Amino acid sequence: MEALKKNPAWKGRRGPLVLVIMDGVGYGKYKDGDAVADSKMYHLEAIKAKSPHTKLKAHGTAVGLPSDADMGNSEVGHNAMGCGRVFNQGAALVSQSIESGNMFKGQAWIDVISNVKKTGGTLHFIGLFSDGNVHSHLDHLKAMIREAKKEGAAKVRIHILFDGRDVGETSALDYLDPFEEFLKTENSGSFDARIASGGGRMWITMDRYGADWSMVERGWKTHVLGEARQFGSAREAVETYRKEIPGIIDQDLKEFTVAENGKPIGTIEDGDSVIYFNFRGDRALEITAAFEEDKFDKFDRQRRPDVCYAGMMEYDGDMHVPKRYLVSPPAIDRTMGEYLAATGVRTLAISETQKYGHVTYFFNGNRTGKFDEKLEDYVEIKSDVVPFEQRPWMKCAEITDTVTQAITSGKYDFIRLNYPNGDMVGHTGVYQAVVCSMEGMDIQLGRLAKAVDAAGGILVLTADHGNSDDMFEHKKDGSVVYKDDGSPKAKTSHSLNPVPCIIYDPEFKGDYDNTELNEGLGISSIAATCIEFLGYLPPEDYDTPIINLKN
Ligand SMILES: O=C(O)[C@H](O)COP(=O)(O)O
Ligand SMILES: [Mn+2]
Ligand SMILES: [Mn+2]
Repeated sequence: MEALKKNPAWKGRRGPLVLVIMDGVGYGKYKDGDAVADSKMYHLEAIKAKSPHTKLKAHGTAVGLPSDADMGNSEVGHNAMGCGRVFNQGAALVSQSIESGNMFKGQAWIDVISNVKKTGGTLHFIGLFSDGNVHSHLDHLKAMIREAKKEGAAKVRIHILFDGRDVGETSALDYLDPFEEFLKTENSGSFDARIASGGGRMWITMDRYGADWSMVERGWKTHVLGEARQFGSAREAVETYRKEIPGIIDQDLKEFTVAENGKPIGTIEDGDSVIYFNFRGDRALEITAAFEEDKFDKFDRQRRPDVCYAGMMEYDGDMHVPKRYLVSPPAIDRTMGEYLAATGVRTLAISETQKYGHVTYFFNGNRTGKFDEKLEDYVEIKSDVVPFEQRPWMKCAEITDTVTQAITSGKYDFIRLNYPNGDMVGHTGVYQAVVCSMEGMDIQLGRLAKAVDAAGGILVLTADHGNSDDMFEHKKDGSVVYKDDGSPKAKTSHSLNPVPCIIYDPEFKGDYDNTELNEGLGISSIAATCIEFLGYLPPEDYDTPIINLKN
């Protein structure tokens, strides 16, 4: 990797460049439910009033998703910001691989199918049960079930993780009923496919970044060992839990197995095959480790079946996890982090556990490691393990403590951080908590601006996608959806809205046009913009910077 060339047009600044990713903070489309606009963000407003600012696209094709109906998400957003270009992402790549038939010609698929045909074992699917297209899509699951049947697999068991986070908060049955119908039409004398176990995605299996391994342990017990409360069907489980725990939303539904005569119908046994059908890696790596690792100390697996395991994609490009995968991930290369390390730029990346991998792993194109141990520091502040509506301020103050010290220390040229509040609290759907999270974060933005003033640096405020800017469900005509009790129906998923890009440069030297920024760009333009603010020429194929340097 070549070093970046110095940019003669840049006049330099005394202090570091600080890139702030306000996760899930966009510009709302509707007044009702825009918790960002509804919050008192005095510091953000004051910074904005003094600074050039624009809106950036953060959804759909602007971040490599199949269509502009797809909301943005953290993976594609951080990939785009960190890599400076837009790559076709997992959602699109898996669909293409299914359509072209390449998935079913690949060695991983051949392995899982031939394994169960040889052993007479069961083919299991585990994954997120929705069409959210953030971690998975039900169409992919259905295509694989059809193909497995065609190729002679006899028994299929499906382990479903209810969503309610990338789709409507209580939409589980909208997916479950049609899927059971689909299974009915596929099932025959020689083909037996059934839902065997499951639970809410924020309760079992889909933990990320080691935040709460007990979730994965519960998932393992449920899917593999069959140790969970027994029901006659998944629908019965959903209805029972909803009755027993009023107000529960899908992502939190408790674990269940489907059982007959007191026996779970789909435990995972020696000789079986398992496909984890999520294409996104952060919430796939832990359950994959439980299946794949010989030495494993995160919880007691009790029994580790000898299975042929495949992930939908390669989840970690450094560590090559999982060993077997159905579709190759986007070939993200020459990331900004790699260039900066080759150029000698001293970097700090920091967030709390829930978003730590976003500013490291996702930002670096889905690679866990550093590019240069000497030049880069990665800091994780431990997240609380509580429902975030109970602690909406999360760790934004602690992150800021470290960042303000880092700004003052003179140790870094580039600091990037992620404040998770707008996203993690946004996903809870609790409006008051979201407002609190925004106001808590705003206090920290004020502290950052002060530190940047003193150090003579530059602060760039942006986001990876919207979420807290769109907290109510709306009908097609724009009116709010209300529940039976008269309160607005909460929207827990991300939004399609654009995100801010605010450039706070207190020691502006006239080296770029600060009256007019380039308009109509997407968040992939953040990379070239940061490279220019660090005094270098961006690689030619990076997307256009947001500023125009004067020559
Ligand atoms: O994994 C999650 O929490 C959601 O599916 C998406 O949120 P993120 O893309 O902001 O992480
Ligand atoms: Mn995000
Ligand atoms: Mn999110």
